[in-house]
Amino acid sequence: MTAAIIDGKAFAAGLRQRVAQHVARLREDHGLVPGLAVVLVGDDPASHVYVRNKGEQTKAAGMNSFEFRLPDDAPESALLERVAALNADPAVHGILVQLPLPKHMDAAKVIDLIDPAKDVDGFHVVNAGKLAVGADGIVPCTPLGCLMLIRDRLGPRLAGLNAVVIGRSNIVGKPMAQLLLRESCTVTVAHSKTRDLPALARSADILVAAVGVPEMVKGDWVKPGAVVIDVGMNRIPKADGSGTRLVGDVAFAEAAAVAGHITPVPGGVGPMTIACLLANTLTAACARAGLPVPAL
Ligand SMILES: Nc1nc2c(c(=O)[nH]1)N[C@@H](CN(C=O)c1ccc(C(=O)N[C@@H](CCC(=O)O)C(=O)O)cc1)CN2
Ligand SMILES: [Mg+2]
Repeated sequence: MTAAIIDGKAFAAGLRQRVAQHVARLREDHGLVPGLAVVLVGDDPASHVYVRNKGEQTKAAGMNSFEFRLPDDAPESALLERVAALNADPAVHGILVQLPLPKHMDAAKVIDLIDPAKDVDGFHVVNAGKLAVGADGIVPCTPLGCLMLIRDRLGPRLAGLNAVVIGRSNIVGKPMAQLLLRESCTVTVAHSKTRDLPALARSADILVAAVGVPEMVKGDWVKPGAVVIDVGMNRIPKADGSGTRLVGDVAFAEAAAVAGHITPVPGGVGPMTIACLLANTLTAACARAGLPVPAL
């Protein structure tokens, strides 16, 4: 079997277009322009690229983009003050603090200060709690994007399927598990202490890898026909020593020989993260204006 490749880049482009259509209607009908504020601390080169892409894609969708940069050695209080100011700014519907933060800053403390209604990353405990109890809240972008890709392949009815999520981070693994549980999948969250991970992974109709270990999931970990979602984004040295290349948490060629559907890296889950951020910003703006939240 050779898996069908899930083209996240194309799916994300379609989602961004749908967001842009809703944004144009909001502006015409209600004079409302959603605004997204992104705060970047420090010099991490990858973060700079992601933040630049977020700004460009926000503007391309017809929304207002506000960008704030703080130096690597800025005190934590400077970031907290910036977040407090954005909470109070009516032009800002979504706030995102780019992660990772420098070591002297406490990400949990910063996220805790973000108004949950503006927390377009969905990382605040209020939004995590809402997801856990099945209430409407803001869902983290990467797992939301993964669910959209899974539904695109399997249809809306995922009930009864076995899902294994490898990785238990607050940003991907846990919310991904909650989302799949909400779809009535039978969900197992695997982690570094899990026994016989290959056998567990082989039981999955839906296998999500989000561990940050390059090419850990081998072909013989995959159930024939499964949907494999690779959230990993690992830079490893090229064989010829001429720089680095990006690989996921899944050994792609091996897994693709067994799976039914598989996301590549790059071009799979990654582009969905920013597209879902735009969708969450639109959702936050509609919710604050008391307007119906569009189905995307
Ligand atoms: N506050 C947040 N910080 C971080 C998040 C997040 O969702 N919120 N996620 C990641 C970084 N990230 C967005 O911020 C992100 C990562 C990757 C991509 C992407 O499109 N990747 C491409 C490949 C890019 C490359 O070549 O390096 C792909 O997979 O095709 C978008 C956004 C951590 N921080
Ligand atoms: Mg990808």
